[in-house]
Amino acid sequence: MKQVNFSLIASDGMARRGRIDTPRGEINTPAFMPVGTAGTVKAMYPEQVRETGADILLGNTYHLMLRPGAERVAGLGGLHTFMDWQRPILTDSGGFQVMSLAKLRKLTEKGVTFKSHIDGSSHELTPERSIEIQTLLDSDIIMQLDECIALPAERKEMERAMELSLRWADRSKTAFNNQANRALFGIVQGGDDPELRARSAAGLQSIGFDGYSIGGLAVGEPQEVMFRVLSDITPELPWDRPRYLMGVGKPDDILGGIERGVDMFDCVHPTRAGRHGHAYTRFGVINLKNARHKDDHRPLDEASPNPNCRRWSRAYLHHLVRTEEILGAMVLSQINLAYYQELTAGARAAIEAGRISDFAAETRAAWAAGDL
Ligand SMILES: Nc1cc(N)c2c(=O)[nH][nH]c(=O)c2c1
Repeated sequence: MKQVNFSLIASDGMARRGRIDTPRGEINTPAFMPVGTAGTVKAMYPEQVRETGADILLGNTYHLMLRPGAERVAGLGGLHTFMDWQRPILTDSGGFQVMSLAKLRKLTEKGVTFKSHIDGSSHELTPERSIEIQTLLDSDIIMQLDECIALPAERKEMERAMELSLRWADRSKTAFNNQANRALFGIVQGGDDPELRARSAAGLQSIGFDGYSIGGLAVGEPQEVMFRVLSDITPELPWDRPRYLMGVGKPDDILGGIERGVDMFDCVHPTRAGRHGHAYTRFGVINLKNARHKDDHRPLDEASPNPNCRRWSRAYLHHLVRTEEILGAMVLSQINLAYYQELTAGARAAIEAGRISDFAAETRAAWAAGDL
């Protein structure tokens, strides 16, 4: 009996409010997943991540397979025990980061061989090995191995990568062996070509997956291209399965994705931006490196539900950023993740109330009018 199940609670146009029940707890959707790259969401205790409202976090297979190694994590009780995060974890397949981080990559029908960017050691990732690694990590939602290409690209290249990804999807499903306690998602590819995307979606559904990721986006294309691809592809995906937009994004990307039928998101942006002095608020993003803040006694947002937005002056946050104090990275990572959770929680409530269009308009108006 499958122990990971998606329930649709409400919809408003293409926007959906759902819940994924897993053996390690529920995931309320639309959901934003903080990225815990190598078994940690940078600068955050796991309990702080949970307190922001996150139901699930992401682990990167590429980083964890290189260091400390999948078999070592399994021997230490799996990733949840290793990092002391007892709620759901989603892992990627590792393929995307092989192509973006590893050295001397060689891609064949079998899979991809590469040299570690850490110590130059040789490794191979195949659909079968990726499923094995993610199972060793004891991940709750795992991904097929796929090939993601950057945009813009020639149509024949997009078609080649999409068709390879479909063959790898089939091998991933076989290797997954219908494990009941975790979910396997297929990944839709096809670049910005509607016909290729439709063929990918249909091919994945003929294989059958617990959820459908939308890959090949957030790879350099303009936002309007991403939104067009989403508008084209979500109607082609099963209504009763989660849709996960990989690697996205900034708040306006996420709001646009929700309006176009996406249920799950992940991105390093909120934590990375926090470490670089950018704070996300209800009024948009504020660059606290800017000298204009050095005498500003106002808090970041005195009406925020997040105490960290009310506790310190902008001058103090500016000081932490300019002096590169560790507390700056900690506080701004928490502020940004909390804002992303505030945004998705607000979207969930708006969809349930049948007012996602009003919510989106109000949110964008606040971003535009922000006194930063
Ligand atoms: N932006 C993206 C981020 C990602 N982690 C992935 C991925 O893991 N697989 N495939 C993808 O297409 C992809 C795109």
